Amino acid sequence: MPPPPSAGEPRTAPAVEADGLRITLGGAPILAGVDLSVATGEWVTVIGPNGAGKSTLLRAVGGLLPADSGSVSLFGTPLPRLTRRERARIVATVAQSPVVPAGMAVLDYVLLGRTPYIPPLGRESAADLAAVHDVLDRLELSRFAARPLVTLSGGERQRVFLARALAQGAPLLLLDEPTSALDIGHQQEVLELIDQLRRDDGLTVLATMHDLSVAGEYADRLVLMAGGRVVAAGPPRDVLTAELLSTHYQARVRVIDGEHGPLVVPVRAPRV
Ligand SMILES: Nc1ncnc2c1ncn2[C@@H]1O[C@H](COP(=O)(O)OP(=O)(O)OP(=O)(O)O)[C@@H](O)[C@H]1O
Repeated sequence: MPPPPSAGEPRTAPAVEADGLRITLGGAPILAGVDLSVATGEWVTVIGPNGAGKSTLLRAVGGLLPADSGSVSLFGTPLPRLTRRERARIVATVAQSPVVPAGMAVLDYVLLGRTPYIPPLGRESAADLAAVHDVLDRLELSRFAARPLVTLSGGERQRVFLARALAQGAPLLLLDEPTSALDIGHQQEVLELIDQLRRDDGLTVLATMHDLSVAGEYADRLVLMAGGRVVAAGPPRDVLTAELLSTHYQARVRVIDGEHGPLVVPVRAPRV
C-alpha cells in the first residue's frame, strides 16, 4: 500500500469515493445506497432535514461506522486497507458532540490530534507542540491553553474541537455541524480559516450544515440528503432552490441571489 498522503501532496484519486453505502442501525435502514465523490481540494457540504443520515454518512466515510454493504475509499485506498494510525493521518473528524474528557486541559486535548505522529510509548516532539500552538493561535485559543476544557463556553469548546482536528494535519477534514454553537463573527472567522487552509494546503472538506446560506457560500458543491438517500447534488445554485427545499424540508423559503451563492431566507406563511 502506498504511504498515506499528507496535506499539499499532489493526488489524482478522489479524496472520498463512496459507492452504494448501505447502513442499518437499530433495525432501520439509515443509509439506503449512497454514492458520493469528493475531489481533492474540493469543499462539499451535505445538507438535509434532521434524521436524513448526514452524520451517519460522515461517520462511515471517516471509518467510524462499518457499512452493511458498499465501499469507501480515501485517496484511492479502500478504508479496510488503512490501519487506524494511517487513517488518522489522512482524515480528521469533528463530530457533532465530541466526548469532553473530564479535567483535561485545552492544550492536552488539542495535543491528542498529534497522536498519529507520536511513537507508541513515546512523547510528543517539539514539532508536535509547535503545531498545537500554531493552531491554538490561529483559532485565538491560546489564552485558554491551561484551562480545563469543560470550563469553556459551548462556542469556545467547538473551536477547540476544530483545533484538535486541524492539529492532526490530515488532508481530509470531516466536519459535522462545525459552527453550530458559534456566534456569527466566529462562524465566519472559522469558515474563512478552513477555506484558507484549503487554498493554501489543498485541504479537502466534507461538512454537514443546517445554515443553508452559509453552506452555499463556502461549498463548491452541495449534496442534499433525505430519508437516507441523496436526492440532489450539484453547485449551490442548483440545489438551493425554493422547490427542492420546500419538498424536502417542508419549509417556506425565499432564495435570493448573493455575491457568493444563493441566500436562503425563511418566510412565515401569510396570516389568515
Ligand atoms: N444507533 C442507532 N440506532 C437507531 N437509529 C439510529 C442510530 N443512530 C442514528 N439513528 C437514526 O438514524 C437517522 C439518521 O441519523 P443522523 O444522525 O445520521 O441524521 P442527521 O441527518 O445527521 O440528522 P441531524 O440533522 O438531526 O443531525 C436518525 O433517524 C437517527 O435517529
